Amino acid sequence: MHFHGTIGVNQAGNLEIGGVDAIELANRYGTPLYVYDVALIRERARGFKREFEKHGVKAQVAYASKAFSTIAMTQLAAEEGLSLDVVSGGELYTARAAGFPVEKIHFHGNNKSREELEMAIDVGIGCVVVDNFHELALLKDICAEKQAKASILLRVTPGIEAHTHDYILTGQEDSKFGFDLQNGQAELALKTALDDSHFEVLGVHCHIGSQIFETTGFILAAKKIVEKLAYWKNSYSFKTKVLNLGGGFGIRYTDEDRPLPPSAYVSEIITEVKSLAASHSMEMPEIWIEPGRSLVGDAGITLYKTGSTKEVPGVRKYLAVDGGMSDNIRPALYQAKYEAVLASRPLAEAKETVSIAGKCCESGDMLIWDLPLPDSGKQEILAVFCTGAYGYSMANNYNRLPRPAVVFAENGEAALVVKRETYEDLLQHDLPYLSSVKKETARK
Ligand SMILES: Cc1ncc(COP(=O)(O)O)c(C=O)c1O
Ligand SMILES: N[C@@H](CCCC[NH3+])C(=O)O
Repeated sequence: MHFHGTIGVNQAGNLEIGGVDAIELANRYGTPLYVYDVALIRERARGFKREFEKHGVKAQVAYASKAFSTIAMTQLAAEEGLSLDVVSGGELYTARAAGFPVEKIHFHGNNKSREELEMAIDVGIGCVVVDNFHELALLKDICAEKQAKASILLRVTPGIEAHTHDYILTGQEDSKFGFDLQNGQAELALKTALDDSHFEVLGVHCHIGSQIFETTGFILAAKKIVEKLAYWKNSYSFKTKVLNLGGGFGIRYTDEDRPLPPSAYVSEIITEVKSLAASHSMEMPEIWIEPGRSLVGDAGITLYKTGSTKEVPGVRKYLAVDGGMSDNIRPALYQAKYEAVLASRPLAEAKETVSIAGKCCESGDMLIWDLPLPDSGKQEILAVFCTGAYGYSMANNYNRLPRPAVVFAENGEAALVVKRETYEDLLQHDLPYLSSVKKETARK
């Protein structure tokens, strides 16, 4: 068990986060409830930025907003001087609604629509990370029509197999993302873009995967890319301004996870790129990174209320909570593991082992298998740790469960930043099919 950031136990013996009692939060805002430790998000953001400053390297730390995209989070990212990675019109719209400086937004995605690209160009986006030839042609078309020029990065796949879950690998050759670096696609994309006055090619991007604990993959990717950049410098006089090495820095969900401190990833990357650039007589490019999970993952917890139990004699005890795969699909999707405590006695000795079940109509809707807990009473508040990344952002309305509320906690104050959905909200986009007369008939 590990308490991240400001998480601790208060004088009443209850779990607290951001200086606020977790049970009080559950009572005030209901459950399931996402709570973020704002100080920890700030600490992570500053840690990344400091590392670049320490090494005297020009950089952009872009928060990968897919991890948790809301107005409040985007505002926090802006306040901390981060840039922003968005992957859809929806995330871009959210960033705009939050007043995020548009020149610091980078637009990602393997299938951006014409409308999304038009929106990006219309608002004057900082850069578009072009993923494939189809997009290159589409963007050219849009720029020609609007007499605009787009700053772009080319996303390349360096052919790196990072050690992580298959579904969150992205830098390998057989991937839906990016231009292949080895087979000539990346070079052709570069030539095409350089030959076109509608583009300013800022540099290249790669992202090798997510929840990665070693630096080997990043270093290998940097090596392959810089070698190619050196070749492109000689062949096409292309001087890269930017080398974006994506996100993917792992965090500690359970004792099994052994991440490096976030700044250590950055420090090793910088050292490697500096030495590669020097050995290829290249100017040191700006280094951009795109952390998502490592900025917000361990800063988030989810509070649930416990409900029914079921004993399977000799096998296990199920303890169900009032949420599940609808608010956190990661265990079902990636067999992701989490730790949890009872908020009323987080340090109490474990007396039993229970498996935490969600309330959705799926056997696979399990949040935690074999969790040691003290004897739990009725309607306890269970706090699941490290749910800050890809939890709320992947939440859904399966079984018509309304999505939870989200609270930011900092310096003893709590602020509601996303309202809990209501049943009414669920019906907001439903339209009747049968007229009332037909409905009457249907009922008979
Ligand atoms: C292109 C890109 N950048 C950044 C990220 C953020 O990754 P992470 O949350 O692991 O830092 C992702 C997600 O894996 C991604 O696909
Ligand atoms: N959504 C994933 C990671 C994929 C990140 C996006 N490229 C997770 O929950 O771990």
